[in-house]
Amino acid sequence: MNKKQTAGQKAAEWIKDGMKVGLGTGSTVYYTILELGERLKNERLQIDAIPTSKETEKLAQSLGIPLTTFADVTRLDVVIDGADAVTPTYDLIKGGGGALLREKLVAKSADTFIVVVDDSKQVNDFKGLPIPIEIVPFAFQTTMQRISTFSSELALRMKKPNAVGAVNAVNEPFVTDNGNYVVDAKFAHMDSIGSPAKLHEKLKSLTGVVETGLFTGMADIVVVGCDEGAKVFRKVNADYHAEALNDF
Ligand SMILES: O=C(CO)[C@H](O)[C@H](O)COP(=O)(O)O
Repeated sequence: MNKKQTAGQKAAEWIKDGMKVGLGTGSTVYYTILELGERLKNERLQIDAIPTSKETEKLAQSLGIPLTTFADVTRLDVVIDGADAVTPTYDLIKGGGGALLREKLVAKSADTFIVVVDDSKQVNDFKGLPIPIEIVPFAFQTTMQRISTFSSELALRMKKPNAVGAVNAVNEPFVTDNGNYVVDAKFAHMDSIGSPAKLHEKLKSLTGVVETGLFTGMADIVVVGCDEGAKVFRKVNADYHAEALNDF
């Protein structure tokens, strides 16, 4: 079993009968969703799920996972999602797959937000790492200019050459499920900005910025897949405590 699978499958244990569940996007939570599909086949488990992307919606549908929307649900019992980077204080960078806005909307509606990563995602800090920022396409050049006043490096995310609907990928911006663009921006001078939370606030205050991939103080549980198995870290008040393996 690879480390992503270890973490993804472990987190699926959290889902209990009758729960409203948010399903994240990416190659780690993929294993949570597969496991959930298996459990639905083998157990008397009734759940309703909200996907964070069209990709996850398709996967959930293919596995027979019942879906719902925020028209019918206001809170979610649990949301499980991946991350691109996790600090020792459990701040996250998300949005590698471009689903950051829906992922944040869904995670903010969670009673328990569980993050699943392999141990390669553990970092000391976000210095120099690209932060995905969702921006509106209109006048995106001016929004990028505003971000560039304090970013050390930034790039408009382009479609991957083999992406669905990519005609001339090199010249086509990646478009999110919400019809927006994504900028990946590095901030070499994080120290002068203060903290990821401050950076998020600074970015959010710029006209044209819709959301950032900085998820600070949001994770309730972090499941890390490593060689020894799944390590679970749980937030208790403001601190995170490691739990014994399998004590989940
Ligand atoms: O934020 C995300 C998508 O927008 C993903 O959760 C993040 O990129 C991690 O993906 P993976 O589990 O494939 O490494």
